[in-house]
Amino acid sequence: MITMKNIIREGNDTLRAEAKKATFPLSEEQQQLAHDMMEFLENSQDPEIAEKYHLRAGVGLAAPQVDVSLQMAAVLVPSEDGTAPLFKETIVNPVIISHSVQGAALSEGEGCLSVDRDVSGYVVRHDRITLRYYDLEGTQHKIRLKNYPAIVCQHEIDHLHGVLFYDHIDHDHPFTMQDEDLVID
Ligand SMILES: CC(C)(C)[C@H](NC(=O)Nc1cc(F)cc(F)c1)C(=O)N(CC(=O)NO)CC1CCCC1
Ligand SMILES: [Zn+2]
Repeated sequence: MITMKNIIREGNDTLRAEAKKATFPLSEEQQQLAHDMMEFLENSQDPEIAEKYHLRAGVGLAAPQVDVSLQMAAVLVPSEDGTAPLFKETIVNPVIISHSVQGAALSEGEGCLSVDRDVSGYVVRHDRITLRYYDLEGTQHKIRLKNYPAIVCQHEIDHLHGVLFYDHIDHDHPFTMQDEDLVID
């Protein structure tokens, strides 16, 4: 199983590399990695397992974060009421093919499983995106996401291109946004 010691941190070059596009069919190893990444997110959101293995509650994990430079990320956004997750998917070779002009940022800013420090400031992203990606079988999907699931997917897609959340913060004006941009709680 993946635990925090498998997650690479700032300073590891893999986090800043352009990840390689996957080709289908995925190898057994790549399919196993996808499973392990989603299992990590599920474990991390289970209070008992998270406490036992000292996991940070995660909603997304990209392959480069476990030192595999491949365009694949697991996303697991839980619902507020603990029923079916808002979004659960392993996205392979994801591309944002269109997006809203309107921006959005989480009111508390962002963190990252690979960043062991607080970096404050709004991370302004697209409020709505149309995302094209492939699933583990190689089937192409085209979906529209908004608000928190859209933020998480943009954060994970950034990792596939060597971008970290704080690259988006304007350190001179960390809490300034355009008038029409949304703040998501
Ligand atoms: C960095 C960390 C604080 C661990 C963050 N967790 C998180 O947002 N937890 C969370 C939120 C919920 F709404 C419900 C819940 F069950 C758990 C996270 O996983 N990420 C993913 C990451 O680092 N991927 O590389 C950072 C988020 C910042 C904005 C989007 C993803
Ligand atoms: Zn991250």
